[in-house]
Formats: sequence, C-alpha cells, structure tokens
Amino acid sequence: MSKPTIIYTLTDEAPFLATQAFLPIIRTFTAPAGIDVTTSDISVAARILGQFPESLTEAQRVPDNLAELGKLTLLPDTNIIKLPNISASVHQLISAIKELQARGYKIPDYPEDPKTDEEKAIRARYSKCLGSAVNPVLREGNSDRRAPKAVKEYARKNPHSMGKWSMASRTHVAHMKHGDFYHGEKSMTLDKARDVKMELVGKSGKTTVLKPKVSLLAGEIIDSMYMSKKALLAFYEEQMEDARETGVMFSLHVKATMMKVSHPIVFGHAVRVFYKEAFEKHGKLFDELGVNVNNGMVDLYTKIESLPSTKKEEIIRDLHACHEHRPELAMVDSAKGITNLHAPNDVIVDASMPAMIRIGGKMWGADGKPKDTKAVIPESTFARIYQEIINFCKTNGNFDPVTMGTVPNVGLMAQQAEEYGSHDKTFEVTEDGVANIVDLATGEVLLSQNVEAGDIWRMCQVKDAPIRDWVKLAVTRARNSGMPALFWLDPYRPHEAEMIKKVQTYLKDHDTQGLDIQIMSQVRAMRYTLERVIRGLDTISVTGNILRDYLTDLFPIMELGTSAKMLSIVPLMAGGGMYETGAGGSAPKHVKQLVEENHLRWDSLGEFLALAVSLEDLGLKTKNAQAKILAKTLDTATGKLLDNNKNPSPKTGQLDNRGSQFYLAMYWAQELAAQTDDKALQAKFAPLADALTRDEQKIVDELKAVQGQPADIGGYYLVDAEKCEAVMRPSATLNAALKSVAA
Ligand SMILES: NC(=O)C1=CN([C@@H]2O[C@H](COP(=O)(O)OP(=O)(O)OC[C@H]3O[C@@H](n4cnc5c(N)ncnc54)[C@H](OP(=O)(O)O)[C@@H]3O)[C@@H](O)[C@H]2O)C=CC1
Ligand SMILES: O=C(O)CCC(=O)C(=O)O
Ligand SMILES: [Mg+2]
Repeated sequence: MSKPTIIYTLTDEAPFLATQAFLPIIRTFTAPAGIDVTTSDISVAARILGQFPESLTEAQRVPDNLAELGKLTLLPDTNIIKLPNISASVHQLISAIKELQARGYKIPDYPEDPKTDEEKAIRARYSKCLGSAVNPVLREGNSDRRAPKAVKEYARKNPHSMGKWSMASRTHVAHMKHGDFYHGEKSMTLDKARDVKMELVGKSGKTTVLKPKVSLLAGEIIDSMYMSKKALLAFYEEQMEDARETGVMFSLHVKATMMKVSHPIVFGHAVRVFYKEAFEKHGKLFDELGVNVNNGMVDLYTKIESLPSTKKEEIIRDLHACHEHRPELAMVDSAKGITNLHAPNDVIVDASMPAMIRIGGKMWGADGKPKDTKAVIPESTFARIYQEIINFCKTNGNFDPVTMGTVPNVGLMAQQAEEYGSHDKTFEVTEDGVANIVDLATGEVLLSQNVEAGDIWRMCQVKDAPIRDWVKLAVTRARNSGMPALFWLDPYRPHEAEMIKKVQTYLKDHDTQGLDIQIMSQVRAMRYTLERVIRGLDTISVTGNILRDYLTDLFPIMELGTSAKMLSIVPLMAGGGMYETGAGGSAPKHVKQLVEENHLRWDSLGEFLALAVSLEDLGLKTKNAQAKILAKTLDTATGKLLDNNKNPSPKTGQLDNRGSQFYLAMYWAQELAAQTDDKALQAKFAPLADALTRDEQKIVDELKAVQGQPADIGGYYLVDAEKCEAVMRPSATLNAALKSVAA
C-alpha cells in the first residue's frame, strides 16, 4: 500500500502566501506519522502555463495539475486540502498573462477579438482559465459547511462588530418581476438516458445548433430558461431612475465568476444603460476599439488610452456628464474612484450582500461615507432571500453574535449541479426564434422557449446520483447534530418542483424517525430560520448550489464576522475527501497590505480546521493511529488558539498570519507532548514544545520586527519562491526549531 498522502493545493493571493509559512509546519508534524503532504499547483498562473506547453522551454513547462487532481477526486483514497483560488475575470487573466510574459514565458497574447482559427484556438485554451475554472472540476461531492462548536463559542465570547439596522433604512433589493430566468423556466426529469442538442430555430428559418451534444442520464433534471434583454434593459432604466429620484445609491451584485457567461452580459447591459448617452454618441468608436464593457468600465478606460488625448478627454467628459442624471454609484474603492461598475468580479454577490447587511445595510459612497443603497440583483430566483433578511433586520435590528443560533449548510454541488454548471450551455441569442432542447435520436423537442435576439438562454442540469447523495448527507447531518434540517425549495419554480419530488422519494430511503425535516420555499425558509436564529436556535439549511454559495457566506459573516472560520467538507462521492478551507475567497486586499506593510491579515483558521478533518479521515481509512492523534491534538490546539485570541489582527504591527501559525505550532507541539497514547510522538514533539514555549517571545518579536515596511515577493500571479519564503518565514528561531524535529 502506498504511503498515506494528503494533497495540499497551491493557489493564489493571500491563501497562497499563508501556505508558504504553513506547509513547513504541517510537514514537521505529519512526517513522523509517515504521512506525505504533496502539493498541486492550481494557481491561475500554473493553469495558464499548463495550457501552452509548446510555447515554453522544457524547464518552464507545467503539467495540467487541475485535470490530474480532477481525476484523483474519482478515487476512493484521495485526500485533498483545497484552498481558495482566483476565479479570474478577463482583466485578471490578461494581467496574469502579461506578468508571465515579462518573466520570460513566451505564451501568446489573449485574443480579445479572435478572427483566425489560430486565434480562436488560443482563446479557447485561455477560456479554460477564466472564471470559476477550478472548483467545479474538483467538486465531485456535495458540500457540508458549518461553524465548529469551538469557533461558534469563540464568536459568542468575542463578538465582532455589527452595524446598526434602523427602520428608517432605505436599503433594499431590486430584482426583475418578469422576463428573468425565474419567470419562464421549464424543467423535466429524464425518463431515460438521452443525448440532446441545443438549437435555435430562427424566425428567418435558419436553424443554428448551439450545443451539438449533451449526454444526459436517466433521472437527471434539466431546465431551460432565458432572460429577456428587453426586460432587463427596462428594469435597469427603471431602477436607476428610481434610485436617482429617491436619493439612494445604486449597486449591482452578480456572480460573474461562477456564472461566467451570463453574468458578464448582465453586467455589461447595466454599464451601457448607465452611460447610455455616452454609448449613443461614441458607440461606433467603442466598437472599433473593441471595447467590451461586459468586462467592466476598466475595459473602456484601458482601450481609450490609445486615442489622441483630445478625443479621450471628450469621452471622459461625456462619461462624467452621464453621472449628472444617474444615481450615485456604490464604490469598491472610493479613494481611487473605483465604482461598482468598474469590473464584474469586484463585487461578488455571495460576499458583497452579507458585508452590506453586516454593517447595517450600507455601502460606500464616492465621499467614502457609508450610505443606503439599492442592491440590484436582476435575477429574482434567489435575490428575494436578501430582501427577506433586510426586512427582518429592519424590524428586529441587527443580529447579535453573542446570542444568535447557527445555520450550517448542506449544499447540492456535485458534478456541476444546477446553474453553476451551466456556462457551457449558456448562449446569447442572435436572432428572434425558438430555442429548443432536442433529443438527438428521436428528434423530439423536450423543452422549448420563445426567445428574442439578445436574450440569454441556458440549460441547467443536475444528475440523480448527486441528489440522492445530498439527501443522505442532509439526513446524516440532521441526525449527528440534532438540528432541524430545512430544504429550501420553491414548489412554484419548475426546477425545484422536480427536486421536491425526488427529495420526498429519497427521504424514504433513510431512517428519519425523530428528525425534524421540512421543505419550504426560499423566502419562508429564510424567515423561519431567522425567527429561530434570534432565539438562539440552530437550523441546517439544505439547499441547491447557488444558495449553498450565498448562505455559506451570509450566515457565517453574521455569526462569526467572516466565512474564513468555517469547516468546509466535501465528502467525495467516490469515497475520498476534499477539505475546503473556509467558505470565502482569496482576499486580494490582503496581498496589498503584505506588499506595502509586510503584514498578512489572512486568517488560516479554515486551513487548521480542514487539516484536522483531513488527518482524521486519513487515520480512519489507512488505520494510522498516529494520524488520529495528530487530528485530535490539532483540534485541541486550534481551540486553544481561539481561547487565547491568537488570531491574526488586521492591523499592521500586531500579530499576523505568521504569528498565528506559530501559536498553532506551539500549542500543537504542547498537546502532542502532553498526550500519552503514543509515546513515540510524545518523545518526538516534547523538545519542540519546550523550544517553542521557551522562545515564544523571541519568535513573536522576530515576526513583528519585519512589519511596517514593504515586502518583496517578486510577483503577483507568479511569486518568486525564494523571496516569498523569506517573507513568509522571517523567524530564524522558529525555522530552526521546526527543522530540528526532522533531524
Ligand atoms: N473557494 C474558492 O476558491 C473561492 C474563491 N473566490 C475568489 O476569491 C477572490 C476574491 O473574492 P471576494 O468575493 O472578494 O471574497 P473574499 O472572501 O476573498 O474577500 C472578502 C473579504 O472577506 C474577508 N476574508 C475572506 N477570507 C478571509 C480570511 N481567510 N481571513 C481574513 N479575512 C478574510 C476579507 O475581509 P477584510 O479584508 O475586511 O479582512 C476580504 O476582504 C475572487 O477571485 C473569487 O473568485 C471566492 C470565493 C470562494
Ligand atoms: O469558484 C468560485 O469562483 C467561488 C466559489 C464560492 O464562492 C463558493 O463555493 O462559496
Ligand atoms: Mg461563495
């Protein structure tokens, strides 16, 4: 049998930096138990390089690690710790390409407007690195995200700040009432396995095959839905005018990363409506320049750089003039004048709405002041839950982290479930007509929609096996936690009506006696859950893929101040385990602070929690008793870290990520030295415990001494390994102590 192995992913930005300090600690502890910790580089830089082996020298080549890792998720012994990674926008991708080129990697430019076959092929390869390209490949299981008891207790004892909600708040959610995906959705459960195609029968009589073949399994649910361009534009116009008249800010919240085809289009329309007059006047020139505001205003500003300065200034004047009869825009960075319409990935709905709700329903205005906002989430399907929680906060005031209950989530996610797996089946309709999903063998039209040019049409799918697995996971979690489990499913939505039938059937496969399991439509489920939350009662939310994403930021941000402290397990359907770290992203702002002030505020608690469950699973599966002891002692050490408040501080000069990791190592070593179940581990770690305890102050001082001045990590997307190691491991005393264990 091969050596027990944990695969640790190398990703981007703050989590990648934290890994540089944490991996040497992990290996120090796991090596004596015979556990290998290997790495898999799935950063956006590595994924780009992996696409172009022929452009690179032998030494520069990077294997397609993501594809390899994807295959491993299908094996029963796989154990992966997955850190958050960048889901890149076009602009991030272009920056990464430029950085790699400047570092001597001769990869091609990104063809923004591909014409030749060669350019189209390059673009297709780059597209594999765009948006949420990693998570859907690795998520071969459903999602179990929760706040561990120790973390919840820590938050109760050390409540984070919460902004005040007032009845007078004018913040609200605006969503479409018709013409959106929710409105005309059609759904069916497949009676048998079928191969289907997606086609558009145009009014002109021309039939275009948009997707030649999708192989569907028996029992799979498929949906066909579209968003009307006309309705969307009218909605934006109406909402912008309403925000202007009533004097609230306008903010747009989408998920252009995971909805990487539809949401950039939805975003682009908002930009064009907002700056309508400027687009009317300069539209032709913008087309000539290849301006594509689906990538945000940043694209326009970048492309007009090439114009003579008088023309450029005229355009900028005309853009500014548009603001005069439009509402104030919420800002991403008011100091730099970066608005909500600057880039589609700057404001990502799962994190942006909770951040707004946490601070009392405010976003930042151009003057740097918090203000009420109209939060525009065009698609109504899930937007309504946010209005419900806003109503609740207006009525009941802000949540109290000291007393509020907890809301863990069991999320349907496996095998690219539902909307989040739909981007390869999403199309911008080119001509009025009928959009059909057709059985390839029989020619039978399974689902049909009348669409118009510019509409966004998509097909979503969810396989039967993941649904069964999700129901089972919900029952298991309800049983193990003793909490009620609530399926958030809306019987009026065709897709969810199909889901309800399956849930009701598969629940019968399990012993549910004594469990409280209910099915409720989303808005009622939100209300029901919140009524319990403020009474200190816990409720598991069992949801589809989008609500999994939304709720696993929303509730943790209210309860814990951040979703970084969540335990996030993906029991892989093939038997292995993937342990995601936290439920949030890669915190780009944190890199900026490190580079400017050598302080990394990233909290690695998610990594600590993930490592403990990963070790526990490994211990059980490989019958490695030492792995189990490592898991148990790590959990206790993490609890101690929380009790003693050794989390990273956001403020430069105070304990940061590196200091927090040092404390984890010290407590872990102390726990191993104190246990008596395994004498060999005890003997191995007692000297480390002694050394770290003795030198605690010295190490903390060494870690603090480097702060307050810039740090050079040699790159952004591709950091310099040596420079990064020097920055992330600045304590010679700690490094020597860790090294002595291996000696
Ligand atoms: N699993 C994954 O791979 C995920 C990847 N992403 C990707 O991450 C990037 C950034 O996304 P964004 O929506 O800004 O969300 P983030 O979660 O990265 O950032 C939102 C804020 O949350 C706080 N935060 C998040 N994680 C931590 C942590 N470990 N420690 C301390 N604070 C934390 C930070 O607040 P503050 O700065 O105030 O401390 C941060 O600014 C995008 O490229 C996105 O696609 C997003 C979600 C999941
Ligand atoms: O893959 C991504 O882009 C983000 C994933 C995410 O936000 C989540 O799973 O919570
Ligand atoms: Mg999320």
